[in-house]
Amino acid sequence: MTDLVTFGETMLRLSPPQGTRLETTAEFDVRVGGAESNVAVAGASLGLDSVWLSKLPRSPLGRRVVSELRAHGVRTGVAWDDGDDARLGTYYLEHGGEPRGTNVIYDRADSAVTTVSTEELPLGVLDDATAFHTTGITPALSDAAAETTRAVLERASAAGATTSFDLNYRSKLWSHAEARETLTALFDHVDALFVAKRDAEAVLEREGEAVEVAHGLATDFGFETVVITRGDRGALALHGGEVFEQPVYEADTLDAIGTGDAFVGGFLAKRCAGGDVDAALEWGAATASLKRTISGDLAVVTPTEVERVVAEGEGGISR
Ligand SMILES: O=C(O)C(=O)C[C@H](O)[C@H](O)COP(=O)(O)O
Repeated sequence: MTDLVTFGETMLRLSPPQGTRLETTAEFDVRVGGAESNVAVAGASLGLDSVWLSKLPRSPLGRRVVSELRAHGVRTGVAWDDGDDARLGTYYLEHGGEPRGTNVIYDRADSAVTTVSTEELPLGVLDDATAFHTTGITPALSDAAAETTRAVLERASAAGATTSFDLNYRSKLWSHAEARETLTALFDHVDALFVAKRDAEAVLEREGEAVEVAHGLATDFGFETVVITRGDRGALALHGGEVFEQPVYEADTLDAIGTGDAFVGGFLAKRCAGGDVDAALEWGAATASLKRTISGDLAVVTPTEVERVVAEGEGGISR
């Protein structure tokens, strides 16, 4: 039995040392990151049998992605692109404190995953999977990636997996209107939606308090679970007609990239292990806070650390 399957693009992340600008840096810290593999790594770190599906160039760069994910216990189901010009998506990340802010520059156009099709992915793994997860980044990459996302969600759902989807709007990939049209068309095959409050407003045009937004989305799209994240105001989940609130656990932030994916990975790890939604929210929040203390996109954490944060965490528990 496979616990969790995810599908999406993973990139190399290149960042100058803290305090150094992209324009002047002589060196880059090299990491591997992508929303869906970040979730798979968090899940694997927390005990799940996780599989990540994607397409990569058959090159040292593609192999680097696979070896890193495998090192974190994720099984990989990869379609290899043999083309001479096959590309691995990359992104440049310049960490900056206030008032400069953190900046991301993507170099991912025409990457291998933009030509992905269902025929080349090992989708048999979905037949005995408990959960399937993908995000709104993948369909933004190309028409082929959008169509494959739809087909994989449909197949996962038909196979009986619980499907989850993180809206993850990325303004550097597409407009609010394009995202709304493409993503809402996928919602028929989604059981659990994760969405940041700001994306619910800007992309899904939902105004109001998180609880109203969650009820509206569940009613309109038939989600079993809706989780709304609100940054330092914590998360709210609607499931089975009940509302659960979860504050954040405080953290010293070293690297905030990957916090949202760590939240989802922690949540799914608890749900796949049979936990209730309120316990899953605690695990999500604790995994997210631990991620903030770790460099890179990946939440390399242990169940014991997560349990300790839940037991002792500053944020407390609100039920
Ligand atoms: O930008 C993309 O397309 C990526 O996939 C790179 C990052 O790994 C995720 O964006 C992290 O997402 P958060 O967990 O919301 O910080």
